[in-house]
Amino acid sequence: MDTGAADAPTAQITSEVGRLRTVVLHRPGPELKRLTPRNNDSLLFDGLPWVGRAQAEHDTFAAALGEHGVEVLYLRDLLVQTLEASSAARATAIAGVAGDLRLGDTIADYLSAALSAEPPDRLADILTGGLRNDELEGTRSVVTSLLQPDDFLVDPLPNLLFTRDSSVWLRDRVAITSFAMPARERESHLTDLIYAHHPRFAHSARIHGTHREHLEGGDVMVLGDGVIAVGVGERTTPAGLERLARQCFEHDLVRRVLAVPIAQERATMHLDTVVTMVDVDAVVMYPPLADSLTAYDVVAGDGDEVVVGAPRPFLDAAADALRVERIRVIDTGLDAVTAEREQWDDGNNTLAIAPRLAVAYERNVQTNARLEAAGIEVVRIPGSELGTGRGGPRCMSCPVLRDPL
Ligand SMILES: NC(=O)NCCC[C@H](N)C(=O)O
Repeated sequence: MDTGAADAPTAQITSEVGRLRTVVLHRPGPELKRLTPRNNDSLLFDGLPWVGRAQAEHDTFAAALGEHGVEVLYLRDLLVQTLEASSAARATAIAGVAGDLRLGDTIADYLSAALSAEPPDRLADILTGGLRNDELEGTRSVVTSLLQPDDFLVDPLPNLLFTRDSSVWLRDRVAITSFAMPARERESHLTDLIYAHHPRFAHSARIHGTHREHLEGGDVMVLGDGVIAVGVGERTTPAGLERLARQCFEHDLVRRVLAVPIAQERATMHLDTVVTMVDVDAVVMYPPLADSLTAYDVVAGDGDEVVVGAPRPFLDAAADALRVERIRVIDTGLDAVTAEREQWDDGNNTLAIAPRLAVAYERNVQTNARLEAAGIEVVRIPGSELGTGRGGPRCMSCPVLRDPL
């Protein structure tokens, strides 16, 4: 019997705010326990989260999405299922970590054999949580003798939590991203595997890839109606943007890309740290940028040429591209200090569940009050521990399926 379900898309993203149906999250796990005062900076955390509390906060986030009818897929489950389903995926995953040039031949060979003998869930633990020198059993080498006991042979991935950055769906295609920060590079090797081999996604068309120019998902915003905005700053390079634009035009995914330069600073690492959409024509935005953020129109030229226009105010360019009179701006706090504090604590980083319905960290009291005053329903979640990684609800989610507007 044909129920029609076979025709329902598994993946389709054409806006930031269409009703959210399916999302990929990562419940933080043992990889967070790897953070120490000595490595937290290089692993891109501003503190050492209390892991149990971070998990509880994340469970609240997932439950809030579930209560609003959103299907939550967990990245770790997808990874384990991928490793179960495909020996090619297992081989690629193992080769990826055993091929690290820091290991030397002896450990590379040993690790390759040892990981091949691990069941999928244990292999997933090592791929995400890493492996320390003093945890390696059964062999020693010149390299392991000279490394410190707490040096990693396989690096942990504490930022996996921020699923936004390691892949991006544009219509029914997934872009596998290419991280600028070495600490995050392997995250998109995992999304690459999942989207190549997981039975649910195996036939998905893709663009970009881990070998391409740097592009991180937090910089990509699907404004709507065939228009995306792409931040260019600390993480996404001009070349990454150009490559993405070319692929989008080639596959008819969008008709216009707004290139948005952002300061190359930690506080503004991605475009979604300063602006996110909360309605079809409304954004929550860091006030100092409302007047100063600019955008360059990037459109398709002849052949595979990509053409760039002159810069103009971002809000004007976005309104024009979306064919609305103006974009409504809700800002982060009344005074400059509150705005700066709430921007740092991801007040601008909301996740829309539907037009005028968004998830936000509860701690950004003023921003949330301003959102509500502007008619946006706010689903508040705790984020005191999650926020130590400097990411909010948008960063912690990769939408796979949204209803069209
Ligand atoms: N889209 C985002 O802004 N993601 C947050 C990423 C935080 C992470 N600690 C990082 O520095 O990459």
